[in-house]
Amino acid sequence: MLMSEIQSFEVVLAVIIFVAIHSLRQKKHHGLPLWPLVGMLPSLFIGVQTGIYEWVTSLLHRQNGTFLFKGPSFSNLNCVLTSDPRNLEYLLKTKFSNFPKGEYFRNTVRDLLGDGIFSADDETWRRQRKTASVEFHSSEFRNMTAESLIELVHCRLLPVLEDSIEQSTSIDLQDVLLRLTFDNVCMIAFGVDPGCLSPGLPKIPFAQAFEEATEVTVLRFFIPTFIWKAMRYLNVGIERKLKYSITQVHEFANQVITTRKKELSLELHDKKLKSDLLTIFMRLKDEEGKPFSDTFLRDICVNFILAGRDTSSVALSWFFWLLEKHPEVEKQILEEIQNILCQRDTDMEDLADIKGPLVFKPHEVKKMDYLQAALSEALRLYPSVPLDHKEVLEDDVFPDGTILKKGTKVIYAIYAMGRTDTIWGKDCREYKPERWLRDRRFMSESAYKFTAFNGGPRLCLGKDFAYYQMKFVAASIIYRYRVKVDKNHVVVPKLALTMYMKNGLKVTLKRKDESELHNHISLLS
Ligand code: HEM
Repeated sequence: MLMSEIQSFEVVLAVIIFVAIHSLRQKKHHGLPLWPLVGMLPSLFIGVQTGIYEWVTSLLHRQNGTFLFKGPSFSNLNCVLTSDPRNLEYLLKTKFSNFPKGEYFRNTVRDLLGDGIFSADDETWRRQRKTASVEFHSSEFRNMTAESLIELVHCRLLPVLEDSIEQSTSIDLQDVLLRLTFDNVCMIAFGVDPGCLSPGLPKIPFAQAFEEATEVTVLRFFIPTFIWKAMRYLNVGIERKLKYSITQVHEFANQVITTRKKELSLELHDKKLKSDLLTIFMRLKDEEGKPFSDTFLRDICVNFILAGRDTSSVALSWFFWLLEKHPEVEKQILEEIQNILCQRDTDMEDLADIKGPLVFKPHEVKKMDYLQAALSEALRLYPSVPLDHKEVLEDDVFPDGTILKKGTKVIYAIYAMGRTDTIWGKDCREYKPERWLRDRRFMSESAYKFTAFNGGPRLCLGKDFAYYQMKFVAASIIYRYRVKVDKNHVVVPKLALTMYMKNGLKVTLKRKDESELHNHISLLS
């Protein structure tokens, strides 16, 4: 009896050792050990523990830029990962129609995003893109965004920062910036200011519900579909929470839509024209000549808020963190600002500005090439969307020879691309704004090399606005304050679809010596 137990134990042990050796040897062929049932999941767990973005980067470097990840068959994790610019161009532009967002993505996010631009494909996407694109390039939009930014920065951001100085307290700059861009994008989408960035940094139910709804929606991607669908059906666990927060988001949006309809009917007499997205879409008709449904209008606004809510603030947070480590870059930015200010005309308008608070004008913000380079360099190393995805519609082959089966998920690793020496050179991990400048003018890069704003027909619609917003905010802060990251504050990325700093960015601000700045200006003039 004992003998047979020992023999069975030996057989089991031998099988385990054989399977382990076999799985580990798969690393040679597949890049990672491939275990029965769970595939490469154990390696992914280790990757998540040690820092997922760096793990993906080193994996892609070892595999020459493209990698086939095999998860357990019951999971949603099987995918092709790539950071090869040739594949990116093929995926985002050349064969754009064969790489949609796809049904899997849409089904997962539908409860929150409906048929909005962020999740839609084909005609539904094209129609929204076309209309929104006209709006984003109109002068009314530019004026509206410039005015909303002046209001947000000068009446809300700077007082909050001043408050922290008065009270000698440190402040979570990421939180403050997230509040600013949330208010700003709500003004653009809805024409409504939720007031997240106000003294005391209040909790705003709509903003909280929005954040909760997006966080739980993202969790669905990590849970087998049949499980979250069952939870949704039974209204339990995170799905219950999600349902509640989505209801709050939708109620807020519906209320805004109802109010705006009333306002618009009055406006017909007033002849006052609003230029937020909701109003623009309300004035338009669908292909049958009917006004858009309230649900469609709601989806449009919710999607724009999602797209433009925290990408710029997260980019700014990484930028300020990098800036503290590179005082020479801050010095160059200040010099650029001061040079631009020296060119101010001494007409009445500018003279008034000299007496009042200094507000940068749109044409001045446009001239800030070095600042744009410094922001782009931060986005190259810390892209706000570190990984993005597509689905393969029909069997295809990437330019690097990778075979793609219909239905395969493709993940493009934007973070890894910024740290690849074959794309950016041996110094790819260094923060060097100068790589974006030719003759001191900002030069943009190919979207398939610098993919922080996506590329091809789905290039970020808010790119120009985002640069304007980031430059205006950054210049307004840098001109006035020294931003010092608190000692012992740990800065690491959070595992999420957007690259937040996990612990925020705790900083202490110090006012810059005004006389020193003015002396510099008079020396330059
Ligand atoms: C630094 C700031 C920003 C970055 C890095 C960024 C990046 C991106 C990326 C990577 C995408 C593609 C997402 C995908 O398809 O999966 C995207 C799409 C989009 N972005 Fe931005 N974005 C920024 C700011 C903004 C802002 C401020 C707005 C609006 C006010 C905006 C509006 C949009 C829209 C509407 C889309 C969807 C375009 C489409 O699918 O046709 N973005 N953005």
